[in-house]
Amino acid sequence: MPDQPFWTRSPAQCASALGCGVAGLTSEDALVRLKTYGRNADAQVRETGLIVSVGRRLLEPMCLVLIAAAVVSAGTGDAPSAVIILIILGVSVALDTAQEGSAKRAAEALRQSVAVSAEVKRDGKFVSVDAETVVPGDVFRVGVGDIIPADALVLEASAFSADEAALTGEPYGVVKRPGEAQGQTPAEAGNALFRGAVGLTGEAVGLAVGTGANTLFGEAAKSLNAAAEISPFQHDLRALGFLVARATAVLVVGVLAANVAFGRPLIQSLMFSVALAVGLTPELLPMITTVTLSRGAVRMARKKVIVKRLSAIHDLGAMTVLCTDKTGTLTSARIELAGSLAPDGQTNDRPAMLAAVCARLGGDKGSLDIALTNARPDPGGWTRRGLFPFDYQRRMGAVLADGPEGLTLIVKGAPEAVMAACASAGGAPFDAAARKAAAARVQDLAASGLRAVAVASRPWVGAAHDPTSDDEANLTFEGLCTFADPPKATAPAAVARLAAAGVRVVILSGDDPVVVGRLAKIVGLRAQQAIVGADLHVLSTDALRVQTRDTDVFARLSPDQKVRIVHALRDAGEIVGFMGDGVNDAPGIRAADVGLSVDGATGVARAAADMILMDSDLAVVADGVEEGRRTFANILKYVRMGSSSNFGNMLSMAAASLFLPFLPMLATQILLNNLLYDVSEIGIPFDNVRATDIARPQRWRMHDIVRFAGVMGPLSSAFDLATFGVLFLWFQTSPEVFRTGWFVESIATQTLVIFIIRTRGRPWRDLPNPFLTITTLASLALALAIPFSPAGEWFGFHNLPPHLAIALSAIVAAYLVCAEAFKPLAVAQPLHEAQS
Ligand SMILES: Nc1ncnc2c1ncn2[C@@H]1O[C@H](COP(=O)(O)OP(=O)(O)OP(=O)(O)O)[C@@H](O)[C@H]1O
Ligand SMILES: [Mg+2]
Repeated sequence: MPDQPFWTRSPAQCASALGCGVAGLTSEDALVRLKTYGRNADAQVRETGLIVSVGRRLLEPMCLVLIAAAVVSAGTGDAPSAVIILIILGVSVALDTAQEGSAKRAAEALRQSVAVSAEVKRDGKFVSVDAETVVPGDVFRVGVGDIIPADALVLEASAFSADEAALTGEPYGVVKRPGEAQGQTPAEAGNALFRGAVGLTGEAVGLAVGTGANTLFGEAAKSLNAAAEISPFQHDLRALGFLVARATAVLVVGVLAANVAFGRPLIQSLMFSVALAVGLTPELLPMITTVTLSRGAVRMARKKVIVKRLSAIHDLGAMTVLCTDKTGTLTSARIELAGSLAPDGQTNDRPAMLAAVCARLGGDKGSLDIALTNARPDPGGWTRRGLFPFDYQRRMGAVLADGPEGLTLIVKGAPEAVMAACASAGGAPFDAAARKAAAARVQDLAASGLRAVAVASRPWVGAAHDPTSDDEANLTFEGLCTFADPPKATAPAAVARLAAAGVRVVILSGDDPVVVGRLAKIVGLRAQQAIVGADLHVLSTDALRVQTRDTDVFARLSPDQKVRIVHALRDAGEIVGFMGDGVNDAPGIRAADVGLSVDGATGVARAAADMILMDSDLAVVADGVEEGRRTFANILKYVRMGSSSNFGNMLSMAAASLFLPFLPMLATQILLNNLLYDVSEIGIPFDNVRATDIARPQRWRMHDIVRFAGVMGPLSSAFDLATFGVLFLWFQTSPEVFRTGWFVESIATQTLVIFIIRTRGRPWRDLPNPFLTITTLASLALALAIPFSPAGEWFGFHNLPPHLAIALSAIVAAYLVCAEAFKPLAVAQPLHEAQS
């Protein structure tokens, strides 16, 4: 950074320091600069080649354990073990890299399609590029709702103002225009744009001087640009990993100590313990989750939902409350001017005319403004001399206009806000009675479904300057503009569908409570009770939490109040989604568990969102919810598999090693068992999910997993003990036959139980995807074949006599029957069933 802030210099000076002009870069130059300055992002991503990504995997703790085990085996002359361990290592790394690679690439391509873009001048034309490729020297253009991509000097501006609240704390919009600034603080830099601020009104062209981390608010901008990195779901997955790791460590050390205490050979005991550890590690969990989520993202894209943050898929499936703003989701985004009323209620064009002038000169591009400027084409003759941009705190905007009536301050905004600043109307004082009448008119209009915007004005005395809050007083009330904003025909059905799926819809709107209440009623929400923004400060956090339980309608909210309600709902234990399209929705989108925005939304809202709906329709959300639950259901299958049979088997193996005069299975055999088990599970991400399994919100709960493991793990161990009894006590087999028998029983129970675990219903009524059937049966067949093949001897197996084979088949069958019988105990009842 130079010693003087960049805004104290002229664009020409900055450009020459950057070695460019102020007319934009060529594409080649931009490419060179991208290499020099790096990407315009907070963290530089390094392109990783195949070797690097494989190398990184090999350094993961799981792989290090395997490598160490292979070295120990080779060192002790146990070549078969070393080879198997290396095969497991190779297969798991290859699976990870290949599967994750292709699935991730597909999901990444989708994410890129909705990446934040910026409009930059390249080769003389403005083109839209990925905002991360903006470089110092670029000339870019920003409009309403766009995130400013880089620190820049303003070259041109037309009624441009920016919301820098997240960066500087300044609550009102700041007007930006070309020129000089002497001040040293960003607040005095009226000629500078800061990366991460958001366009509020108008349009500006800027010369980028700093990008990426080399910007004034690099850190603050980060939180604006990126949706939450780690979700509760990811956090829980990690927690599960640590839980398993700790349990494994305790088990392994215990088993090793016990075996050594019994005087068994150290190396063999060590290998046995290591193999147990490998058997217990859910090494495929990262692969299964990524592949399942990525496949989910691809499927959701077909239903017009583009996923930006993969783990948000789970959050969408878990969502219990969906907050939405009104316009564009419940109503069509195209609003039309319906009328223009003088203060006495008579139709009169003046309010619409003034409002249209105000919208045009003020650079406002909201749906109401577009309706105004469409309905009242530019009459000409008005120029702007000052601007106090619209913002959602004041709920109004003002321009100082020079026109046929001389210098005039024109204000438009929410009726309560504007009327509070008025002193006269129609040549008479705007007294209490007149106010009451005007407010009653607004209510009547709202009751018939019309939104109203109030217009006021006053002649300006003295020199022109940008108005401030102080100037927005003593106004003359000019009247109301009314707008029709009819509900979407599809909205009631979509709300009902979401409700049936266990998702409550709540409206968080900045609009009038009567308008919002009426709409809520039409789409089928509980509209008897509405909370307005003004009521919010008197509600304590606890009181608000209680209120949110029974209230579906919130109106006249400012953006930070939307956030407060999201927090209240989350505190009450809800998983909250937020869907919105405006600058005013971005904070709420960010605060929610899962942020949704639509394709046509403003840049900030899109940037804050976890998912983008290509169709602005609630029905699409309902589709997405189903996909999310389906995806989650498959991840859960994997976790349940690991926490039941696999867990139980390793546990009983550890226990058996303490009571048997020999090792219950050789390390190689355990590793082989684990490898085949892993292969059997590759089909899980592709599995079918029954509609009834996804009818309610699906949520990751650690105690559900523990409960499942608590029932199914011991059940599995019980049948292992039966095997133990049959082989050792009853038939008194040799160690080789014992191990072969146990290997067969163990792999058969572990793999076949997927058919039971994968569904809440009866296995034969809910058939698996053929691919899962194939991977499961193929690995089982391989496991059964190995002991009888020449390779069997190599692994230390022995032929199983027929009577043992029959006994073991009976044990496996009995286990599967019991697993099916105990399944309802292991699966917690979903919330709604438990409550009713
Ligand atoms: N450009 C504008 N000019 C004047 N007033 C405006 C403008 N935009 C919004 N308002 C006022 O501010 C209020 C809140 O804005 P808006 O309706 O956009 O909020 P919202 O929360 O996005 O609502 P919705 O649920 O309808 O999307 C509006 O009802 C209107 O009174
Ligand atoms: Mg809105």
